[in-house]
Amino acid sequence: MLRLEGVTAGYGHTVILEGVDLSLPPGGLLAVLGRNGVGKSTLMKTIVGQTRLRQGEIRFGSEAVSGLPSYRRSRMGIGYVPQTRDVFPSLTVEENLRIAARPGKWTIERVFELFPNLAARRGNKGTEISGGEQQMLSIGRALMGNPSLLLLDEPMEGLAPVIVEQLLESFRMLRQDGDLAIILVEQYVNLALDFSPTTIVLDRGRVVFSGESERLRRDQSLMADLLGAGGQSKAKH
Ligand SMILES: Nc1ncnc2c1ncn2[C@@H]1O[C@H](COP(=O)(O)OP(=O)(O)OP(=O)(O)O)[C@@H](O)[C@H]1O
Repeated sequence: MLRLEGVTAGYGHTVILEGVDLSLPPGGLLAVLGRNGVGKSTLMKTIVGQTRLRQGEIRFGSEAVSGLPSYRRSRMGIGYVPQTRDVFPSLTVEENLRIAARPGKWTIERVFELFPNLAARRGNKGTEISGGEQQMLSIGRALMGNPSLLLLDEPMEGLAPVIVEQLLESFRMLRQDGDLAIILVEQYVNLALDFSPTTIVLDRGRVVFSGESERLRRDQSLMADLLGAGGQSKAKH
C-alpha cells in the first residue's frame, strides 16, 4: 500500500532524510522510533508531501505520489495527524469534524463512539477543550477523511497518563479494525513496540533498524545503541 524507495528529502537546501526505504502492506502497522531531531516528523511530512523530495519515489497503492500535492494525497486516502494537532480553534468540535468529512465508514457518530469525551464536548470550540481532547479531535478529523493509511506523529506527547491510556485504547480499536494501515511515530519506546509488530528506527535521517519490534525489545544493548539514554528513560512508560 505504501512504498518508499531511496527517499532523500528535506527543506530548501537542507537534506534531512537520506535513502529511506520502507514498505507497509494494506492494514499494516509500523512504529517509527528515533532520538529527537533525527527526522521522524520529516518522514511523515515527506509521505504527505510537505517537504522537498530530492531523490527516490513514494508509491501509494498502485500510484506514484511523489509529484502530487498534499491535498491530492489526502484525497487518495492518506490521513495525517501532525504533532501540532490539526484543529480549527474557532470552530466547534462538531464543525471541525464535519468539514473534514469524506464519504466512507467513518461518520461523526463513529468518531464519537471512539472518543466519548468529544461527544460530550461537541458544541465547544477548539480552544475550549483540553490538550488531550484536541488530540482526539485531530485524530477524529483525520478519520473523517476516511483514510486507508493514518500517520500519527507523537500523539501522546505532553498528555497526562490517563489520557495516554484512553488514546492507546482507541488505537487498539483502530488496529482491530484491520483495514486501516497505521504509522505511529513515538518517543515512548515500549508503548510503540507493544502497538506495532514492526518497527523502524531512524538516526540522522537514515533507517538504522527495520524489522520485528520483538527483536528490538529483546536486544537492550541494540536499543540503547540506537535510541540512546533518552529512549531508555522513556522506555519505562
Ligand atoms: N521546516 C523546517 N525547515 C528546516 N529544517 C527543519 C524544518 N523542520 C524540521 N527541520 C529540521 O529537520 C531535522 C529533523 O527534524 P524532525 O522534526 O523531522 O525530527 P524528529 O525526529 O521528528 O524530532 P522530534 O522527536 O524532536 O520531534 C531537525 O534538525 C530540524 O531542525
